[in-house]
Amino acid sequence: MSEKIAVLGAGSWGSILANLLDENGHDVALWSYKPEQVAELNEKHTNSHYIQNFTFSDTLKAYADLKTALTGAETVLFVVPTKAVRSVAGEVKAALEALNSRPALVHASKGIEQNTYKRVSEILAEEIPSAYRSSITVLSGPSHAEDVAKKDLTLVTAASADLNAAKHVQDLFMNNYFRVYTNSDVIGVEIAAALKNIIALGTGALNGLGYGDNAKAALMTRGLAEISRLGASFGANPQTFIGLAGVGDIIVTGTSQNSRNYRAGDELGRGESLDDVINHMGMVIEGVATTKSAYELAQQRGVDMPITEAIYQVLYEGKDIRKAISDLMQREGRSEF
Ligand SMILES: NC(=O)C1=CN([C@@H]2O[C@H](COP(=O)(O)OP(=O)(O)OC[C@H]3O[C@@H](n4cnc5c(N)ncnc54)[C@H](OP(=O)(O)O)[C@@H]3O)[C@@H](O)[C@H]2O)C=CC1
Ligand SMILES: O=C(CO)COP(=O)(O)O
Repeated sequence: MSEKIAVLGAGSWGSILANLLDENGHDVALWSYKPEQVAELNEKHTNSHYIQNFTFSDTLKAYADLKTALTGAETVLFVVPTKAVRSVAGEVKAALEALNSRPALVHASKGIEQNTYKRVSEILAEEIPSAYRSSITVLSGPSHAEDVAKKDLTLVTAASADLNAAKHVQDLFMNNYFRVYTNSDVIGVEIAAALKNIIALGTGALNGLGYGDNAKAALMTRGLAEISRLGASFGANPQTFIGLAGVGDIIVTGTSQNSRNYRAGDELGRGESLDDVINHMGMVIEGVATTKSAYELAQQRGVDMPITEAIYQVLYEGKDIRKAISDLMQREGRSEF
């Protein structure tokens, strides 16, 4: 079944997901707030700053006007950085009110809002009341845009409190290289998705410092353990953390040069300053803001998250990375579980 879908955010992930949906036969409107990027997408079928050496489908249409992109949309997919979700959602609500439409919402962003500690689905629910939308679903899992662009095999999960909505998202996205599971644990999927970026900063830093595979495997495993503890404090399903959104995404983000978070960590490990790394990445490094949110959440909730705390101290308090690693290694010995 083909439908009209608006994709909001034309960075690497938004533009590649829009292209996938177009190739799946849907009528896709890709919205960017930058008119020059819209012109490049429509005229050259490229998005060169965000995804290199890729030609987009010539039936994919980009728009700089949000209301035009939303007109007739049955599904609206948000793929802007977490820090932009609230403001974009506010504009979407106003447009949907004017259009008198009530689409299903999906998001693929991975973060926790600074200061409010809200997950992305919570921000959407707050900003777009149920009069202007039906369900909310999160699409998440190990999925670098660069691999999806090559039609490499990719498996993700669609989580919603409404199983029919999750199944609908599964139907929209599934094809012979992109396989979608359903999940009812929105809390677990969103927490796992956001916090794996902290761990990728850490494994990247280990790489930059010259540490090997044992160290990275240890950080990913113990990192997932503390993410699961925070998830449990919110009532997440423990199984989610051994699924695609949990261990799956930790593996892909924590080991790949395609990951902006891993690359940022790598550069920090090689001695670059955080400001320089952010300035030259030119794309969102979600883990930097999420480290602060997760650290503060752990403090508030009394959840032991030593790795997150160490990365917070490095990013926000100027602690030397080698000292942070040494302090973690010298914590009192304990039982694994
Ligand atoms: N890249 C990937 O492989 C994956 C990314 N994700 C997640 O998807 C989300 C988006 O990531 P990604 O596409 O990679 O990020 P990018 O940095 O590549 O793109 C984000 C896009 O959103 C734009 N943007 C920023 N602020 C606003 C705003 N206020 N209003 C409208 N547009 C805005 C950016 O513009 P500008 O550059 O000018 O700021 C850019 O075009 C993140 O949460 C990320 O974690 C999830 C899975 C895979
Ligand atoms: O979430 C991702 C892959 O699943 C993308 O990670 P980065 O944002 O680190 O590139």
